[in-house]
Amino acid sequence: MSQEQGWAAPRAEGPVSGRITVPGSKSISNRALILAAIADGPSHLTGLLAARDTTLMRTALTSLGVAIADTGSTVTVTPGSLKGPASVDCGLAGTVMRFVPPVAALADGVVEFDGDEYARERPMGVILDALRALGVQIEDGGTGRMPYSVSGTGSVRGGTVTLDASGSSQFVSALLLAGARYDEGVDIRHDGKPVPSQPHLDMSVAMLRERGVQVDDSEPNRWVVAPGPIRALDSAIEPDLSNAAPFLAAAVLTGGEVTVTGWPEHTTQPGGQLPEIFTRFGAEASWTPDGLTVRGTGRVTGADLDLSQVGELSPVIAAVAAFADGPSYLRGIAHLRNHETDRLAALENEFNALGGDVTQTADGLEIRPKPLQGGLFATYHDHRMAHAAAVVGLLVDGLLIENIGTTAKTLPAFPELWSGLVS
Ligand SMILES: O=C(O)C1=C[C@@H](OP(=O)(O)O)[C@@H](O)[C@H](O)C1
Ligand SMILES: C=C(OP(=O)(O)O)C(=O)O
Repeated sequence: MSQEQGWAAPRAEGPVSGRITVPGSKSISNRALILAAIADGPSHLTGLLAARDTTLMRTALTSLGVAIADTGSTVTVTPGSLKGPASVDCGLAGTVMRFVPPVAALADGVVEFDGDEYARERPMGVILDALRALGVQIEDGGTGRMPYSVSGTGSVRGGTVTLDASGSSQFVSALLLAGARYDEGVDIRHDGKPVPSQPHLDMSVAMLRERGVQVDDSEPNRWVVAPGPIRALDSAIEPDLSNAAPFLAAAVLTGGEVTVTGWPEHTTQPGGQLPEIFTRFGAEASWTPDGLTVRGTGRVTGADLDLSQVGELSPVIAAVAAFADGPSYLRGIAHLRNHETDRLAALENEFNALGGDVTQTADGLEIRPKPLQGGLFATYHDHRMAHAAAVVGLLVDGLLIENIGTTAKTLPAFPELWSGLVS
């Protein structure tokens, strides 16, 4: 098959071993940009991710009146008075479509939001209704989806709001990040099934506290942000540990040894749980001053895992599970149906098209390993589907990845980094 039909995933000829440096975390980068944009002075950010999601965030904030400048590897964000009219392209970035509207509400003027075709499928109603309850005027044609517009008056009343964030932690993070700048702050109460992705909530709270914002999250399902300034802060962005997952998975599956440099000692990133997760599949993990090393032991065991807190790791974990010596059960991830694509359906389809045996359950996946054959692995504009496909390609002849370019969402260098490690 030709390149247009797919990117030929490199096959591992033996144990995959090496050292890899992954760029900055998408989630920390986009939070740092938002917080710097509404801070009380300029912030200097180093290690900021340069990828589609962060470019979209930078463009969105710039269009609202924030100055963002690159000097070498430092990005300086200088807040300005936020103004519409503006139009924001969210692409397929959850962090842009959910985190920017609460900031746009602080602008004076109308801000319109749209994005990729599939972005219109991603739920927005919860955050739009929450903003309405806090005093913001929003038009969405009654759809609870994109496109929508936020008509700001230069300030937001804020106060108490009850929402159901079981579909995405981003609904809570969005209000947390801007809430200090609302007149009454914000008191967010969750009412519904459990909120997923606690590490991402912890990340939002920690980054606010680092900037002097008072956040009380001592009561379950409630977050209270006191009104006040957000202090400007110079900070270094951690490497993206979720994007490290496929590289570490290569060691797990091939009996190799991969080191990810600069692995933070403490982190709120969900990827911080990868050492424990890969250990559950039979691998070994160790920390050195250089970073985290994962070593495959030659044996990959099936695992029963609740991934509700670390949902974004699921596609790569599913790919590892597909080569285990027994079935795996990935639970607690119904909300992945609202990610870049319906990830449960996408993983079921693509593994089964290669001869696999994967079944969706109400809240996850059952994966019964079977020999897989080559073919075209569709990626549904989902960077993590492409990562999963690359992991499969290590052990399957003739695996072609459709639209490898979709990895540019968070890691544009993925094809080169992957080829460099595997070949
Ligand atoms: O706040 C964030 O940066 C994110 C939160 C999570 O969203 P969900 O809670 O919707 O899974 C995660 O999956 C996404 O990749 C990034
Ligand atoms: C769910 C993800 O992204 P987003 O920030 O677009 O929600 C992800 O990166 O796995």
